[in-house]
Amino acid sequence: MAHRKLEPGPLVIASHNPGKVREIAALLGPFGVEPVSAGELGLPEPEETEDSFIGNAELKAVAAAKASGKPALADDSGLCVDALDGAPGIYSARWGGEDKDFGLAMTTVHKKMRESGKDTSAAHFTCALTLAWPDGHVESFEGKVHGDIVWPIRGAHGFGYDPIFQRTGDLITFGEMDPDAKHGLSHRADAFRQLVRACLKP
Ligand SMILES: O=c1nc[nH]c2c1ncn2[C@H]1C[C@H](O)[C@@H](COP(=O)(O)OP(=O)(O)OP(=O)(O)O)O1
Ligand SMILES: [Mg+2]
Repeated sequence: MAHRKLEPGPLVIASHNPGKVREIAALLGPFGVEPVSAGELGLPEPEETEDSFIGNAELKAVAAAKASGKPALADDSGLCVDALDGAPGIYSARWGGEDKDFGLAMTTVHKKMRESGKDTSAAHFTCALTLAWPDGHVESFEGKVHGDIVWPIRGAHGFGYDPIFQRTGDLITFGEMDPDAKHGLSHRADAFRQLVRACLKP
């Protein structure tokens, strides 16, 4: 089926996470769209009631596109740890609690991995990106990056769980990586490449 192309012009970044908005704006840089964040437009943060990354990305993108009357791009992402049967997964943001405390969230991951008694450190990040138009049309893509959980935390770049995630074959965590390098090889970059191929190139 043919994908709908995004016309040049304003695009709402339907996220209230400044770390993500920064990464998505950087990824969109070369494509002649004008990113405006949901925060700048005063859009509400919808409750993430779906049970999948794509379900929640669609919910956030459609809400922003309908509220703003402009196309909107949402990202729903998270860390999936093998020893924890995929947790925190879609609950990755919620493990930070009310204060969005990722020091706490990373400690919780480490503690639960120890308690699991499983001897695997394997994990992956998943990123679902949905582009939605005000008429309700959506285009969705899912990207992944595989790696391991390391402890203790290392690095101060990025956001969220970056200081405990080391991509397979790398010697540094996402938290230690230059942001431009992370943009080239992350789960978000993987989903973004698919989106570009389908919806941004004529
Ligand atoms: O590259 C990443 N590096 C580190 N951590 C990451 C990454 N990507 C997602 N994550 C973790 C933290 C984030 O808070 C959660 C996503 O939760 P998620 O609901 O999709 O986003 P959010 O609530 O932070 O912002 P919003 O929903 O407004 O886009 O997973
Ligand atoms: Mg969220």
